[in-house]
Amino acid sequence: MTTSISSLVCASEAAAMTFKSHTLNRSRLFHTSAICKDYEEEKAEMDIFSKELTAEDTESLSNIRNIGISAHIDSGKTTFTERVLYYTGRIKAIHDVRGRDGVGAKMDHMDLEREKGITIQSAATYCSWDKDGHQYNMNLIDTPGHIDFTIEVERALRVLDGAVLIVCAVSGVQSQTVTVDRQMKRYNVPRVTFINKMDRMGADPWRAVSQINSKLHMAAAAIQVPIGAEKEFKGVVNIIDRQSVYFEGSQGEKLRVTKEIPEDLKQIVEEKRKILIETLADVDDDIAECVIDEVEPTIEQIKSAIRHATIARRFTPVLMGSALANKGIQPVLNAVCDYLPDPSEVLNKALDIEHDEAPVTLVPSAERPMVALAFKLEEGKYGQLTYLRIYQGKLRKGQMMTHVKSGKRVKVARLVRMHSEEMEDADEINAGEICATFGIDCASGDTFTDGNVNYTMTSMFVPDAVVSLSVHPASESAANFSKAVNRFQKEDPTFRVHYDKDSKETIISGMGELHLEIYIERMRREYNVECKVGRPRVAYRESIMGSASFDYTHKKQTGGAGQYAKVMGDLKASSLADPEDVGAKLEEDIKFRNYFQTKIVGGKISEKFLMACQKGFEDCCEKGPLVGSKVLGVDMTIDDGATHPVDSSELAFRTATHYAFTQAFLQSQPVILEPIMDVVITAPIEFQGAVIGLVNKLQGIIHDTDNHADEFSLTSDCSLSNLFGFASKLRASTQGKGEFTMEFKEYQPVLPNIQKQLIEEHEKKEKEKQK
Ligand SMILES: Nc1nc2c(ncn2[C@@H]2O[C@H](COP(=O)(O)OP(=O)(O)OP(=O)(O)O)[C@@H](O)[C@H]2O)c(=O)[nH]1
Repeated sequence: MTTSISSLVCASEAAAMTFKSHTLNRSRLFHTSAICKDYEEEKAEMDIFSKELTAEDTESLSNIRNIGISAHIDSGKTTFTERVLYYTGRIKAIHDVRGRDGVGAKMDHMDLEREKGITIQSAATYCSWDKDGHQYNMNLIDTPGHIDFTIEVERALRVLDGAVLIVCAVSGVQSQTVTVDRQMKRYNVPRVTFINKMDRMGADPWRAVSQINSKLHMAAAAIQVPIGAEKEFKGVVNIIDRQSVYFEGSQGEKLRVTKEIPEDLKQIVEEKRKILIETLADVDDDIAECVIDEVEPTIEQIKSAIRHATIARRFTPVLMGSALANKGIQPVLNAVCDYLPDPSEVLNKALDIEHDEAPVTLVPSAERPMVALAFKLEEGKYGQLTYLRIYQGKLRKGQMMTHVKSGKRVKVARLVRMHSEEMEDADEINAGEICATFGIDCASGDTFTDGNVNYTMTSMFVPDAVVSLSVHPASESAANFSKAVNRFQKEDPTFRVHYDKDSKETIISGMGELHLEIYIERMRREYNVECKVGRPRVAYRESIMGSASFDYTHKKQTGGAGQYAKVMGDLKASSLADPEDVGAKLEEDIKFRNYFQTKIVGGKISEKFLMACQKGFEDCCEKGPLVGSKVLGVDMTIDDGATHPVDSSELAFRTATHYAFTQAFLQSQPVILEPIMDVVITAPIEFQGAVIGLVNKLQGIIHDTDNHADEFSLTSDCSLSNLFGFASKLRASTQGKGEFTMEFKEYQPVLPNIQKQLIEEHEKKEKEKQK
């Protein structure tokens, strides 16, 4: 059940918006330019640095796989990981998520996770896999599927070299699958795909494969064919070498491999083999030549083509099985070794602070100066645990390293490899690996070096918060409350806390109601803080649809020095701006950015005062004139004005710009924008009418309905404000059997009557404050 915690109401990945709604900073610009790069360019750079790697480096790196496991909620990531740990010998027994034994899966170690049966924080674990006598070391990150915890997924993807994408055989590609796919593309993460739950009624792996092709726009082909279906699901036929694999023994640990293919599958294996080769021919020249020459490619050729195309992110091989039934996991581990890259096959960059933040390539050589990224913090039994990915050089126990942001030197007192909440001490960790250390004061996303270079890794992508709540901790727990929020903010940049001076309230904001609820619950459990919480509030935005010019003089003469500033120009919706004029990089982003330009001739306003004007503009963008929300998509140009030799000051220009902006804004068809969510609901087919009725009542717009054997899914757009309390409404309409996910889609203007109401409420509050 997806929404196991009271009301999962709103959420947002807000991926697109981060580029749009923030003013771009340098690191983000750098970051965006590093994404979705053509693999050929990367390859050329990697070929250069590979010459620097010693034979020892290459040997040790070729055995490392840093792998994430990503999927839509409840697709079975935790169940899958539990099997991986079992087969790699890290755990002695399999415990299921919400299992009857009351132990819970290994990776879901927070109490809250075990109770709710969902993964909240990702846990890193280290294991070894023996493939054909060759030992591979894997760092596995179990990433949460709930959209509310997207930052965890983003962080995990940032430090991983490859991923296993899990897709449910019954539900196929779901809304979150699309989200994680987008994230993988953003971070250039190659993936193998595993179609799970083949034991469930209505399992259809071919539909899932075709959806990966059509919905994710990623060339995909099965490399296995299932033997039996649903309860009769027994194993798979490997398409490449035409061998059958059965998973036997009480935990599927005994693999029986035979050349015999069940008679009824022979034809389908050949058909699917043809499809695999044709799909590869589109992405690999070798295979294309074989197809043209009408010769059958060899097993080695096929495997090599899959490896190259997967690493180049042009293809994903698809495997299938059932994690719960202990079938099909070992071949996925083999595929991870065969088809996903080792750290030397992935390009990673940093910015060189000494050289004007020029991008530099990190070489995963033990000989290079050490550079590491702290990608996750966790409060453990022994203090703060910091997860690090070492990008180059090596990190030794007892070594000093530099925290680049503060310049402080810190000692690595203890170095461990993590296995969920347990750990294994290590003396030395090499480039390409993931480890953890204790007692280091930093935030996630910070860079560490050995002091020989001054590099910083790219900033991690932090989505904008879409929902906020006021919290009132009981007075006796105020000290614990600040301890808790300090830690949560360090761990999770999408969780923000601020004190609203006007309302005298502490406001927490984040990616969804569930996200905030989890933190309220953690405060109670881990810090003994009881909080009274207010109603969730939507993060509205303000914008304009038209334009207006301004001519504003700010003049005050109250004895002593006066104040004088005159600004003239115009304000218009950014979508009306000329892309060249504002130097927009991406045309579609224009309407979401704020631009400030000056076109003053003859020095009528000095540079210093123009800077003050810009500050006035930025103040207004932070707190819009309508309801005090952030402003989006406004272009302000100051092209004339006047200065007084004595009375002009920076404050006067800042104030003048503020008033000029407000006046012009109100004359330019101002609108309040609200977040529109992409909502996907899945429920048993008998509740279809009730669910459609519910969505209509919330004024949602239904885009698509998809009927499967016994359940249906419905995709709709709905305003976030109408979605508060949706989880309980859905539960009531579907006898608790419906599930839903939602993610931020776009901002749209609210209806005029709502806008009027919001403005009136805001004015009322403002008046009360002044009393
Ligand atoms: N029938 C069947 N059920 C499965 C299979 N794998 C997992 N499940 C069940 O699906 C549910 C969700 O599994 P999890 O492993 O918690 O999924 P998850 O993707 O980690 O979930 P989140 O952490 O909440 O995103 C559990 O009830 C599992 O028992 C499978 O292969 N077949």
